[in-house]
Amino acid sequence: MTVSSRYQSSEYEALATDVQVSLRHVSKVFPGKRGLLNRWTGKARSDYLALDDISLDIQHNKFVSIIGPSGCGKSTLLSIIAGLSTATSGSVWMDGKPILGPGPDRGMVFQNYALMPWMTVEENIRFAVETVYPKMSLTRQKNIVRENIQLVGLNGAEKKHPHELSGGMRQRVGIARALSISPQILLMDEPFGALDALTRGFLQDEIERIWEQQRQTVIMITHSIEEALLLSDEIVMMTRGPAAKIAQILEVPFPRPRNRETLDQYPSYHELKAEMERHLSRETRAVEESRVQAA
Ligand SMILES: Nc1ncnc2c1ncn2[C@@H]1O[C@H](COP(=O)(O)OP(=O)(O)OP(=O)(O)O)[C@@H](O)[C@H]1O
Repeated sequence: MTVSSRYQSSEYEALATDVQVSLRHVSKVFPGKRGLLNRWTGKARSDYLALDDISLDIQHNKFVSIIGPSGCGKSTLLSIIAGLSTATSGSVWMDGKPILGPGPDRGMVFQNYALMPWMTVEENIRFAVETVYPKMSLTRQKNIVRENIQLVGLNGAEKKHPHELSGGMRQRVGIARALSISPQILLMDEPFGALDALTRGFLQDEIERIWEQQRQTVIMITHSIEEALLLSDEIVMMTRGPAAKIAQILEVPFPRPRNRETLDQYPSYHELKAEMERHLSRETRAVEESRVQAA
């Protein structure tokens, strides 16, 4: 297969079938610091246009990765979809309804796990279930917690606290917690970024296995080309900031279930990898050059 730049922004409307999440002309400006005090302390800054006119459609049951140079606005984009941040202009939709804030239809997995340190594994997960489904019977809540602990392979660790767990196990709790509220979409912000290479590989395989079982929509930010190619159906490549845009969306055609050992036997694997490497190194080089010029 040839590497496709499937959608350029103006074509989205025409191709939007079975769309679950839809961004239309989304821009995000972080207001600068003005005022006398900021000028005095040398902290004055002008407004920063992080995202510029982003339109994107994400279809049901797709695994979509977002990749781009450091600081381009990936987390900002994800937090707008999560409803944790608002777009300065444009609109964000889920199943035809505008996203106006966070909701249980979207489960979030953070790089730093964001677990309650004083709660055990099962308490952390149950807390999420109780909060989202306060009227659910205790038995049902416990069953959901048990099922999700089983799903992520944490049996035996139920009574442990986060400080007693490895990074990989903590992230399993983060994933189980996000899945326990039965979200329609899983949003993951560099979920494996803090893990060593081996643990990262194990957890990628786990995510692939879980995704095969559940096939729900996932939007994941990653810095890893290999990770994106292993897990994704589509890879959204962003340009550098300020005013970051979507440069290109790559389709990843490999059959599932996927196996990291055999993935590079597909000729298109190397084409896609090279395309992503070229994009990232071009954008990163431009960021570095502009830093040097500004210094
Ligand atoms: N609350 C904020 N106020 C001002 N600027 C912000 C704020 N949050 C993010 N930014 C800026 O917006 C830009 C995009 O940030 P963001 O964290 O979304 O990028 P990213 O692509 O996720 O970065 P990384 O790859 O390093 O995780 C950065 O220049 C960042 O400094």
